[in-house]
Amino acid sequence: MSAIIHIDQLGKTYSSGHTALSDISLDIQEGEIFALLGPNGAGKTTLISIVCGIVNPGSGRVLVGGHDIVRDYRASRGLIGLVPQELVNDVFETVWATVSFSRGLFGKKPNPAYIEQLLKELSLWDKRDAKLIELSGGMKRRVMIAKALSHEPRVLFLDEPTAGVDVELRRDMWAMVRRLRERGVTVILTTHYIEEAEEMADRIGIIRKGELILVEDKAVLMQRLGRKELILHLKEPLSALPDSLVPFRLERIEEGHGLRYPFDSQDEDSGIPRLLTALAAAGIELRDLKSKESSLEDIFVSLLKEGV
Ligand SMILES: Nc1ncnc2c1ncn2[C@@H]1O[C@H](COP(=O)(O)OP(=O)(O)OP(=O)(O)O)[C@@H](O)[C@H]1O
Repeated sequence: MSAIIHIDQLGKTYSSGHTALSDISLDIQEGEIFALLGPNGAGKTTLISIVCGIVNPGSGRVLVGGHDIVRDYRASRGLIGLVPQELVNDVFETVWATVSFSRGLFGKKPNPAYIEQLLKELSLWDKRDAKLIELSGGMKRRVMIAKALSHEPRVLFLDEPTAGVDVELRRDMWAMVRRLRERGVTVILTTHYIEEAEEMADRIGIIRKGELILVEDKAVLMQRLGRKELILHLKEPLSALPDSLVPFRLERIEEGHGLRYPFDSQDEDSGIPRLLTALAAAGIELRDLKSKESSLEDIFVSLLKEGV
């Protein structure tokens, strides 16, 4: 894999004096799905907008497919499809015309077979002759995606792709992103839904107050920072822990009706068999037990709190 997007010491201060990005350096590899996470106002849209040539960079340099986004704007922009947060559309045009026109804007020859395939994949084929004004919000969003893909870009930016969409569209969107990946398209998405990053991303970047505080493989991140815990529900509530159980770092929960046992998911010796033996020896009977793994959301929240 090689870097399709190269961001080097990028900074941006708006004319208001607000610094939205400082010293961002990041390489996005061709074919990966990269999720950019961060709270409101962190700078995600600013970053995407600079790479797509909508906002001028302040300092630093960005290359897309080796083309400088400022000096070589047309070449770099031609490689990119952007699905923005806001729905901006020519509402009296039909779906077919909107998507075909968008392809033409990038100087690509008409390719009705490709547009047909695109509309079918996005469940828009039946609506191809409908005017955009006649479509539901979710369908309009599908049209935005079709437009962004109309010129067969190598990189697709999805800015909050599933904000406010229903479950079905969210699933369709995820399926589409996977298909794009199979075709070698690089996908960069911003999201507030951590579940979405957890489900789809290969790599995660966390941005906070304009700084990229962490970039990591999702699997590594979840393994490195993930914690597991065992929740034990007791037949009889426990008013205090017997001395024999003190070494296990158990926490009484639910007013003594349960116990929480944290353990390191990477440690081969979880201590669970010893704990169960000790509980039995102390005469404590269990109603049930379940183990819980920390989600990307737990990790994200704790990272932002710590301010890594
Ligand atoms: N045109 C502008 N002029 C001045 N400040 C701006 C402008 N656009 C964005 N900002 C500010 O820059 C900061 C970053 O905004 P940006 O939209 O990039 O954040 P974001 O991470 O995409 O947030 P959200 O998750 O809410 O979409 C915010 O404080 C915002 O108010």
